[in-house]
Amino acid sequence: MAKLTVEDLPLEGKKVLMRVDFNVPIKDGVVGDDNRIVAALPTIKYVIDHGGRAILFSHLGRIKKEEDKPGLSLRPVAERLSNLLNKPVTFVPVTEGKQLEDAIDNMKNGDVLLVQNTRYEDVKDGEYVKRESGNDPELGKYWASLGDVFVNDAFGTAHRKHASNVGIATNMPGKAAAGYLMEKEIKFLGDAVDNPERPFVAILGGAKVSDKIGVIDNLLDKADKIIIGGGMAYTFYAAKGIKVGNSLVEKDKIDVAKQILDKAGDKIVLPIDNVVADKFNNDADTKVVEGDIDDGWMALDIGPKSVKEFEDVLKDAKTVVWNGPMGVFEMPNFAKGTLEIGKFLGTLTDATTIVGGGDSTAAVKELGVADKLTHISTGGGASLTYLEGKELPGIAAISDK
Ligand SMILES: Nc1ncnc2c1ncn2[C@@H]1O[C@H](COP(=O)(O)OP(=O)(O)O)[C@@H](O)[C@H]1O
Ligand SMILES: O=C(OP(=O)(O)O)[C@H](O)COP(=O)(O)O
Ligand SMILES: [Mg+2]
Repeated sequence: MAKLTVEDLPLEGKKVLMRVDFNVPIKDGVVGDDNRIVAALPTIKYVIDHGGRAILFSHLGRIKKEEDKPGLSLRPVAERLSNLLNKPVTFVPVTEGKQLEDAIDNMKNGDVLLVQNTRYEDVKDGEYVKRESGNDPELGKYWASLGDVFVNDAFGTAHRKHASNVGIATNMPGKAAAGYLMEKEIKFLGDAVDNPERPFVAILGGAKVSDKIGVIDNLLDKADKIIIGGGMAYTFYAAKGIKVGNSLVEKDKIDVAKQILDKAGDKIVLPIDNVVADKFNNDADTKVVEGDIDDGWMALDIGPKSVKEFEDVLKDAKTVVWNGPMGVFEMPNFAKGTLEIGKFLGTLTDATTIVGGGDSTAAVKELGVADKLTHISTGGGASLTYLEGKELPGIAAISDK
């Protein structure tokens, strides 16, 4: 790797700022799938075993208003991390100021501290100021001033140019290194997708439509087929003039979807049928419909014919990259499409099968199909951006060797 790694840094007695991606599912104040926390352990352990004082930064969810904050505190993550490390983790419920600075001053070699959700900085006094997400230069400088060196192990966030990854790194020239997870992810994705064995099929789903629809344009040049399911599909339905009812649609991306469809020819595969519900709830009334979705109904999973259609495209694939669940898998009644596609990928023993993303990974683990796949990546948007052949700002900002 042409970048500094954690093994290149002095650690003994140092205040080691670490960016990790602990953006994990939280329900009723408890961490659900902890894959992203587990994946960061090797680097955290290396730092503390070498006498470093680990000061961890992560975001959790998205904060646009003051009321978003309480449900997106990192406190439950600190508890899970403490259990996994089998040692105390000091949680600091603020992102700046004396309380944080004192807690850092009180650390001893080998201690671990977790700073509150970095996106608390996105809202100040009730205003959406995006200090973290807008990479406010003062914020990156301030956080950098709290430590001696910086280790970035947040692959899942590497496609973002935020204060807690790029901001800190650029304020610590020569002292910003990659962690083991970052190294591992780049190596694996590079080997698998820089010269993919073909046919190469991408599967896109999930809910971050406006974020991820743009990558499809570039993927058209790389992939042989692109399957679109989950919440991503219905903006494409709208673009084709198919009725979407109350399904997830990003209205201002319908034109983008149209352009993609015009360029794609038969490369893009959309669901034939869907499981529709009369409300966003596991106990909703449901039915399977082909094509048009009536008002009052929303598509929350792909239907059985879509599963067959997708399997038919996937059966000869030699490389598959999947980001984004095929439905709202968190609700058991809408998990089947994701489960079936996951199970089918598990049968493709001649193919390299990669699943990326916080939620997709949680889905394949929860549904019990993860161990049949070649690689589980902690990054969804990050692995897609890598796949597009674009530079990841979080990685670019790490010091060169
Ligand atoms: N049809 C749908 N309607 C609404 N949300 C959906 C639908 N299909 C999937 N989702 C949601 O997408 C979310 C995951 O999207 P995203 O964050 O883009 O994936 P990942 O974390 O794997 O990168 C899940 O919470 C899931 O419930
Ligand atoms: O969960 C994440 O990405 P993913 O949902 O694409 O896997 C990352 O933590 C980035 O989060 P963001 O998309 O809110 O910047
Ligand atoms: Mg996600």
